[in-house]
Amino acid sequence: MPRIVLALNAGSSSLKFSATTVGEEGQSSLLLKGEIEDIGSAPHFVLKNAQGAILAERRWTDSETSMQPLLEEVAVRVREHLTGDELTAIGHRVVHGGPDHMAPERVTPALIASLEKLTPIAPLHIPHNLALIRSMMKLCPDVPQVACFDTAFHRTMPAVARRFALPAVYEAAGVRRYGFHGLSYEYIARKLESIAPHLAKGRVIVAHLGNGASLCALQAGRSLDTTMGFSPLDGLVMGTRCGALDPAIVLYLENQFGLSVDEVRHLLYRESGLLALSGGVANDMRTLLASAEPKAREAVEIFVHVLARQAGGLIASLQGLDGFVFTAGIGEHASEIRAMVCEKLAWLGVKIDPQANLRHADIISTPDSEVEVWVIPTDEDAMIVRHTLAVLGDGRARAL
Ligand SMILES: Nc1ncnc2c1ncn2[C@@H]1O[C@H](COP(=O)(O)OP(=O)(O)O)[C@@H](O)[C@H]1O
Ligand SMILES: CC(=O)OP(=O)(O)O
Ligand SMILES: [Mg+2]
Repeated sequence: MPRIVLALNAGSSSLKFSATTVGEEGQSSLLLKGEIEDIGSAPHFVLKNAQGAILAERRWTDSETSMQPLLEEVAVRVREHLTGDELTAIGHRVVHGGPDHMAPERVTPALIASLEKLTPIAPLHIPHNLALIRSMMKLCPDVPQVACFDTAFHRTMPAVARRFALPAVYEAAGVRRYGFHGLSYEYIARKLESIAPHLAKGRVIVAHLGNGASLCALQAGRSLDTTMGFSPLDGLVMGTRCGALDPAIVLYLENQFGLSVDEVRHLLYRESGLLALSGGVANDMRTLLASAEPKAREAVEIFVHVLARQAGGLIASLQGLDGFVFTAGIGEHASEIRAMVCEKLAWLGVKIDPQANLRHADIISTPDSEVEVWVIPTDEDAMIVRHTLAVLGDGRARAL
């Protein structure tokens, strides 16, 4: 019997989902995909078939933005359009597994309780993840659910990359670098094996540039180092997150500005990043690139500067660089950002073909570039389906 797996990817401001059927031989095909954008402001739901035709759409007014009705809409519409077939499993991207969950796991009440404790370090994600898991338990109580952690892929990082320079007691309590966007990096690492086997064996930086953004140093397909740390707040400048910050600033904000812990958290996760740098123009890169406002341009330049500086650190970790991969919303679509980043990496011998870059070609570097530069669309859902079937003991996961 074919298996139908619903993959749910709760990001910081959106919920993306897809339903995939997996046949006896492991052959998979997409049935449905969709998204709810702008959760928390003016949610917009859209459901499409595999060809991209819209099957259902709905907008909510600001007053109706709690998660429950949004999720019910997803569950009802997905079931309606599966035309007689039943869901056999639900897989979630769960942003943080903490020290105790370093591999995908079946959802149980104990797992939910353990994830709840991680809310303060991933406040933009964990509440969405838990709301989704609980709603799906109510709406589809007989369908098993699997949590696929964004942090799991980085379990191969060596201790030197993992450890913060803090007393050992905190390390023992789980205060260490975890790294995120792991399902995306895992997908890219696997994809490189088929499309660029020479790079799959080499030293590659993958730039996952979406609303949240990070870089991962891959050595022979494994995570060696990454820019996000204990939480998805660290590293690059993001939509509303500050990225790497001198920790003394946090103390200063509390002491000199009298901000409480909750106020500092709100400031750093929701009011910083591109939104703050652009003077409130937008947290969204597309809007910033289209804006004539000087502060919007400044925000873009700082985003690129910080990215190039942190890429330098990862190049040192890797002891050189063979390939650079752009992925996620900004990485896949913003040719201007790719050109700016590559210009900053010209010292390495990176050269790109402007025309190939403009048309978002797979390889955008020139044949004489010292580093191959690729644009590879990510597919976190494919990894969610694979892990979900594997956790449920379904052998066809191996073929995915
Ligand atoms: N054509 C485009 N040009 C520039 N930026 C784009 C384009 N398309 C999407 N983006 C940017 O991608 C980001 C969202 O990326 P995405 O990977 O979908 O995020 P997430 O999964 O974290 O919600 C936004 O900043 C958006 O503006
Ligand atoms: C980890 C993270 O930042 O995720 P997202 O890009 O979905 O916000
Ligand atoms: Mg994302």
